[in-house]
Amino acid sequence: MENDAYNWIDIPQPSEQPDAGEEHQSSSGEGAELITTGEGIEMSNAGEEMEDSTGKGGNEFSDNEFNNKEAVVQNEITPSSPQIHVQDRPDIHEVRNTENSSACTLLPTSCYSLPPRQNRGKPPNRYSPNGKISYAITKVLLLYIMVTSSFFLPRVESLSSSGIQSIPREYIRPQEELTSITNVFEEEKKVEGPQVPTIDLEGIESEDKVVREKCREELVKAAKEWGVMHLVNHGIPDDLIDRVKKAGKAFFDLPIEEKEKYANDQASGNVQGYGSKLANNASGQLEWEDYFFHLIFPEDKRDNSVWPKTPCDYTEVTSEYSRLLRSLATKVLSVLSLGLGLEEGRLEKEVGGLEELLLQMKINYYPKCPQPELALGVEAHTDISALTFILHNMVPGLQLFHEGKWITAKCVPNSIIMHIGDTVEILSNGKYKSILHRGLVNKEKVRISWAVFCEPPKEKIILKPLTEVVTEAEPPLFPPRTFAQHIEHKLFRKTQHSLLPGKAG
Ligand SMILES: O=C(O)CCC(=O)C(=O)O
Ligand SMILES: [Fe+2]
Repeated sequence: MENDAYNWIDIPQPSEQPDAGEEHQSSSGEGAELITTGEGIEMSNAGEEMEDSTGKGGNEFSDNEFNNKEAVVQNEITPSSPQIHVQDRPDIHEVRNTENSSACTLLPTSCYSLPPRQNRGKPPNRYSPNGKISYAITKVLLLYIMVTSSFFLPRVESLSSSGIQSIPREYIRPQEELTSITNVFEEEKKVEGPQVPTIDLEGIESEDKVVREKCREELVKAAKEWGVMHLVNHGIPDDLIDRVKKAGKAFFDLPIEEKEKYANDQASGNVQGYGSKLANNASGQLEWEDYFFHLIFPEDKRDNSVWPKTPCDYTEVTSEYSRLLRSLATKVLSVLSLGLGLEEGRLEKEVGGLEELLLQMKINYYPKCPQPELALGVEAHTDISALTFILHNMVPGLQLFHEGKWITAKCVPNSIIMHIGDTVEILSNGKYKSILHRGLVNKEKVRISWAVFCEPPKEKIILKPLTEVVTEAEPPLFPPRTFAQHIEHKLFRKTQHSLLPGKAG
């Protein structure tokens, strides 16, 4: 899945993007280089020969980047085989980014396209596996792919551990976004200003009506004002949560070659498994994360063959967590129903009930990033789900766009972060908010988060504001759409009205 589908940018991309990399990339003409020979392309590390075969000063590399690439090249390519011939790779094509192609402004004039299997691009993705858009990569990324003898786009983990000091251009955010990306550890310390609410669920089913009502009112208020909250006393045992986190971490601690055995293949429609973020537009923009994605509930809809076999308790603990999370979702949906003046089972039924609501787990793995102020782990988006539940390894990263500002979520011990997703926003006619959010990365610590998206079936249900919440004064804000149509709408919409925030409409 590309679960990318959950993370597409919901913000229209500016039509005229400045070359975000320019300021951060200085030119250098030394060292390894990809050169074109006739119809093919070849890569060489033969120092002087390489100097600048294009005569353009090798400006796809910064000095640092270049030096590091050279180091990689020297490690991997022996002096007796100084050149790698891309002619042997008919699957890689040089493409031209013409000046007229406004969508490609992030890329240099010359770039390389990979075949769909390697694109991990969006589309294709789990919702649109047959998408035809090809995805171009810059020279620096192609160089990396070649020297690591990979046939695929690199995992972010391997880029991170290669020792590069400058990140490839694909990972650099557009200039206008860079101004808002700051040091996440500094951000997390800030105590002034609005904070993501913490909701104590202890009393959610209390016999004592006053206690119960208070708890429920707080949850409803947070869902209306923020659309995101830290849930504490949620009823899922801390030791089970610890085991879920340990199991996910143990999987990501495996060597990349082991994890590749679980690689998804979106071009063939196999969306579950190990993957990396996709480019979701022609700019080739990438994100600083790898992930593992799979359906975890209901049990009869699982594909056990894609579940990690290592560590050996992965399936047991993840299954148990999914069962408990499913009942937590029911409780939350009933409180949200009551908060709209509906019967308590109403939202649960509207999103598919026990049989049809799908719980999809995405373990987000954000490696250390040498230039965290230039990248995002997850770009700004709203979740399409009904609800999303998130665990993390107590490393800050999640930011929420609240009242015009990015607010950094604190790391609250023993909590589960819960988002209201677009599905509930639509059903409630916007009374509950699906908040725009994103993930920062950092230089010092790997961040891991476990997002479970509770989503309705793709085709069976038409999502639209419930008649009870629509009035003359509050007409429907969202047109009727199946979940699949909503996804399509978000993925492909071309509106250009403003930078922030798009939302589900
Ligand atoms: O890593 C996080 O905290 C958030 C991830 C996220 O927003 C997503 O996977 O949709
Ligand atoms: Fe999200």
